[in-house]
Amino acid sequence: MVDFRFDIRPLFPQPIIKVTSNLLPHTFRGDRRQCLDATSKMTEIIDRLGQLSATSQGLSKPVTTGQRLRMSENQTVYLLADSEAGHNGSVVGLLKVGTKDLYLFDETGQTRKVQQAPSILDFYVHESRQRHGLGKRLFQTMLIEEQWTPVKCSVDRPSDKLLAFLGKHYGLTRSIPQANNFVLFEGFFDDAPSANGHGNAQSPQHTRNGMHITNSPNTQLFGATYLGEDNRRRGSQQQLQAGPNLLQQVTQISPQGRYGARRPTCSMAEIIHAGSSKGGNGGGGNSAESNRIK
Ligand SMILES: CC(=O)SCCNC(=O)CCNC(=O)[C@H](O)C(C)(C)COP(=O)(O)OP(=O)(O)OC[C@H]1O[C@@H](n2cnc3c(N)ncnc32)[C@H](O)[C@@H]1OP(=O)(O)O
Repeated sequence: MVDFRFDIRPLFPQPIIKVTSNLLPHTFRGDRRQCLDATSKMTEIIDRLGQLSATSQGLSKPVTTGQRLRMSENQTVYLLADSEAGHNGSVVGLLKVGTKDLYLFDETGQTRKVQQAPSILDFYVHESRQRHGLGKRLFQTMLIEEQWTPVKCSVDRPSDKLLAFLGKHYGLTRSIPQANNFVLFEGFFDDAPSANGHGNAQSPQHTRNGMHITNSPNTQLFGATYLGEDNRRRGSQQQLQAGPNLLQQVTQISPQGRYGARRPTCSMAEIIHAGSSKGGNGGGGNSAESNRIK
């Protein structure tokens, strides 16, 4: 559990709070001085949990920090506390979600441009409390608050533990191979327009989750894709499920180190992926969240 030098309980009138770019708990009410104090404490909490999450995943730097959240337009951090624990209460889990504009492959290997795709960006439950249902509790609260369904979530480079979690609790096991770092599961495109010419491919379709999905004319947009160690941790599963045609579209390059081979620059993808956060680190396979340099 994660303890702090201050009493966390006033920040957690309920076990799970959500925090957006103002760095205040969504339940918080106070004057200017109280807001400044709460913001500074919340930044410390998010930084600590973000760092622990990074360490637990073997990442060289955190995906989640107070500063990053402050700069974001469309990200939310959910925090789970145990107010009974320790002297001042403890924070035991963090889940960061947001929406991303992504180019994604559908089940048939067609590229789709997906705007505002629900995305799971960072998820952590303290080691001492894992496998006790707290992750499920946090995730369920997020689904209700965001009005998302699990199958419509893209997941930014999930760990083995998260893949196991999604399989166990939500039956998400059959992923759709992607050329970027996001993992999607079969069913993601189910209410999208078909990619084979039915429907109007040029006009965005608004799906139940608020996503806009359009058919992209160019399935070769990403060019060759490096499937490195990290992709391989989930890639073996994906490759088993992928049809041969789909696999031919995803060319493997031999790695030189973990991310030795860079993908060819794709200006179109960069334009799309650059614009979804104030800090310029939104978007696609190379989002800030995806820059998990191991
Ligand atoms: C996009 C991203 O954030 S990727 C990074 C995801 N985060 C991490 O890998 C950090 C380390 N792991 C964790 O923090 C947690 O294990 C989480 C957040 C993934 C899940 O939280 P938990 O509280 O453990 O989940 P919860 O108790 O609700 O569900 C348990 C299930 O999660 C999966 N799981 C949790 N821990 C493990 C583990 N060590 N090994 C394998 N599967 C695990 C299993 O399916 C498990 O069910 P089981 O115990 O019957 O096998």
